[in-house]
Amino acid sequence: MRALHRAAQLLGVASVSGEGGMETERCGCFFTLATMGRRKWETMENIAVLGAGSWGTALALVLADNGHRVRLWSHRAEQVREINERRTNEKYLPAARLPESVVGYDDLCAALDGLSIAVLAVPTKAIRTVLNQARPCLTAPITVVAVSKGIEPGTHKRVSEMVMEELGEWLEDVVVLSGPSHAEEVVLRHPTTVAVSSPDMEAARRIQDLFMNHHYFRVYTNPDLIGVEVGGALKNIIALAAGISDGLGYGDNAKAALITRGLAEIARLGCALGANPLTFAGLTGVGDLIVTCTSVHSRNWRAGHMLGQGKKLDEVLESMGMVVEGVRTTKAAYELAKELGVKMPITEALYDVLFAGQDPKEAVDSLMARGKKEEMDDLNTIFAAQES
Ligand SMILES: NC(=O)C1=CN([C@@H]2O[C@H](COP(=O)(O)OP(=O)(O)OC[C@H]3O[C@@H](n4cnc5c(N)ncnc54)[C@H](OP(=O)(O)O)[C@@H]3O)[C@@H](O)[C@H]2O)C=CC1
Ligand SMILES: O=C(CO)COP(=O)(O)O
Repeated sequence: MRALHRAAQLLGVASVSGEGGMETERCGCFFTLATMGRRKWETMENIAVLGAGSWGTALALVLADNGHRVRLWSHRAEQVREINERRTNEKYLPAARLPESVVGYDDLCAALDGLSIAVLAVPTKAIRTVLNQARPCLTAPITVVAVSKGIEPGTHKRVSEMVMEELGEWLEDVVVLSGPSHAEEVVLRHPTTVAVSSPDMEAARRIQDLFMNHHYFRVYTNPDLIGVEVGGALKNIIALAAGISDGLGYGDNAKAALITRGLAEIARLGCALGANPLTFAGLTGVGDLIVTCTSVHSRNWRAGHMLGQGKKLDEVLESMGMVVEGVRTTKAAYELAKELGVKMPITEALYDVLFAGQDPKEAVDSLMARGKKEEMDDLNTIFAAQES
């Protein structure tokens, strides 16, 4: 049966009936072209977006603007009613007005039925749960566009690795989309740039075509999957620290120091994991670090700001009502750095604040009190390791 569905996919037929007869419904207005073993997508695709939070909703709009039909899945029936009846998502993205081509679904299997592409836009900690629920719905392997930014504590897995583990043979391709991109600005169609990466760069280029919008959403490719994912995940740690610094009343000097030295430690860990150092100078490195450390849209910055003002972590997370990925990623990066023997002083200081009750002001004092250092030591070590 799976082989039949795969064959149907290659021929561009959306679904195949259980009795071996083919339903004639096609998943777009142009026929899919069958290529030698690889499906070429239609000009207009049906795409599932799993997770109707800020980012899932904003990306659904980009896809709709590009002429695609989107099934926006939420596990909350009342939110799906709001999407379909009022064309809004007030809690997560109040500025969004959703076109008819974005349809809300509260049934995951119905949202995935007959589709070959799903954008996975739930918080990192929900990825395994959602993919576990999705797997039995699949009748053919699927391409997953992973847009969450985080690293899993304990396993230290990146998002693409979790997707591969959970979907196994049901995964056609995994493509990561990351970069400086606050949903609140994307929905206003303000110019935004992101990068896509994948173990299969041909798949990344297909996803680049799907999302590229020449008016406001520019998508680059970058073959360095590890660097793209590590940069996107770890910038949230530094954004929390930048928020704390602002909350303590420190100024632009302190923030510039956090961004620059934060980038150095992100690059150190990333390179120890096999990333290309140059990726950290790009959109998913310094680009995302700048936007997240300096924007009031950032949930990580906002959470840090409240911590710097003296609020407790539980109270901060409770009041946010949206995901603050940097908290779990701090734990994961702290563990990974210890395991790999990589120095990450800002991450360690933040870990102490978040998980060991350290006073934020004292954490800053300890960072400043460290011994002398040569600024470019990190880069020299990284480049020396690359050459050897
Ligand atoms: N917002 C942004 O600008 C950007 C976000 N990202 C990344 O995208 C990912 C998602 O973020 P974002 O959309 O902002 O997060 P939000 O907090 O805005 O929304 C998360 C959504 O996921 C849902 N969700 C949470 N847990 C589950 C679960 N177990 N099963 C099903 N649905 C669940 C939430 O539902 P509920 O209402 O029940 O909580 C909510 O709809 C994060 O990794 C983030 O770092 C990346 C780039 C930009
Ligand atoms: O990743 C983001 C922007 O690129 C969103 O950051 P926050 O999760 O901190 O809002």
